[in-house]
Amino acid sequence: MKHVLSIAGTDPSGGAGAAADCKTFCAHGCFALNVITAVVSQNTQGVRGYMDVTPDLIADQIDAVFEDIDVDAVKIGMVSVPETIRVIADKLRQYQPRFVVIDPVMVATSGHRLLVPEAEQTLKEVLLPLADVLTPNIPEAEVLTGKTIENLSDMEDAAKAISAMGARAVLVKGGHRVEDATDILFDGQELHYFKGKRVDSTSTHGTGCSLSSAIASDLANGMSLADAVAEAKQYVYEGIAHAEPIGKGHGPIHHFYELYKKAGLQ
Ligand SMILES: Nc1ncnc2c1ncn2[C@@H]1O[C@H](COP(=O)(O)OP(=O)(O)O)[C@@H](O)[C@H]1O
Ligand SMILES: Cc1ncc(COP(=O)(O)O)c(N)n1
Repeated sequence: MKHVLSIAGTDPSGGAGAAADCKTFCAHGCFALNVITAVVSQNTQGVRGYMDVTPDLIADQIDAVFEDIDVDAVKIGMVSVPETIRVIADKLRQYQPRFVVIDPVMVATSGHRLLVPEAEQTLKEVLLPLADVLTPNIPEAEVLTGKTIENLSDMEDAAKAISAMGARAVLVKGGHRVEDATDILFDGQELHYFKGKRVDSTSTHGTGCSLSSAIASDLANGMSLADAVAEAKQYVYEGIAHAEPIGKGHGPIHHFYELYKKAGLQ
């Protein structure tokens, strides 16, 4: 069994952040490890506040994992402040995990900032070049490139521009489009299109966290990048389509749909 590590913030309502990451790793047959960067009070209705874990304690959590367990892939989510970003980058350089998937979380679906504006430049300069795959949504790709994204051609340009900043591959996600939910991958050489029907649903809390965690799991399990993205997208699609209505706002996706189906529970 492969061991996949999430470095992310929390969600006590179980839909996003570390909870989504660990459920996704388990649903992909991987052992879930997690380091917490920030404790967040949030639910399906929004983020109320958060406290950053100190850089020393983040470093110590990462050491505790890597000194004890072989890590096959790492997924990074909420990193909130420059100090958090720097300590994670130092530890990635020290331990050199085989696959690093970075979801550059900036603003939650509810509109709350999870990355302070002063950290945007640090994320770009310090963390982005360590990504094997970076998975910005459209607003995040706009911040990274400084350009507005209105159509598929703008998404293609953004994927190439962000790749030129140092990420080995870039997946610009189309969940925020008004039409279909097409995602575009630039692997440094070629563009790949992942066409997806948009599900008309409010169960989209944690879709980005789950997608990047599914990619990390699939890479750890030996899939090629393009196959990993295709599987991860299908996983999120099924998760939205089969979600139970939990909470009063944007509910979580269903993580174990395939397992439930096999067990005859759904
Ligand atoms: N309503 C939807 N129907 C189908 N796929 C969706 C929907 N919303 C998001 N997705 C997919 O979920 C993944 C996460 O995308 P997105 O919502 O853009 O990211 P984030 O959660 O970071 O804002 C992408 O693969 C996207 O295409
Ligand atoms: C700790 C944490 N990390 C990430 C997200 C973004 O998730 P989403 O954009 O899908 O709401 C979140 N709400 N909380």
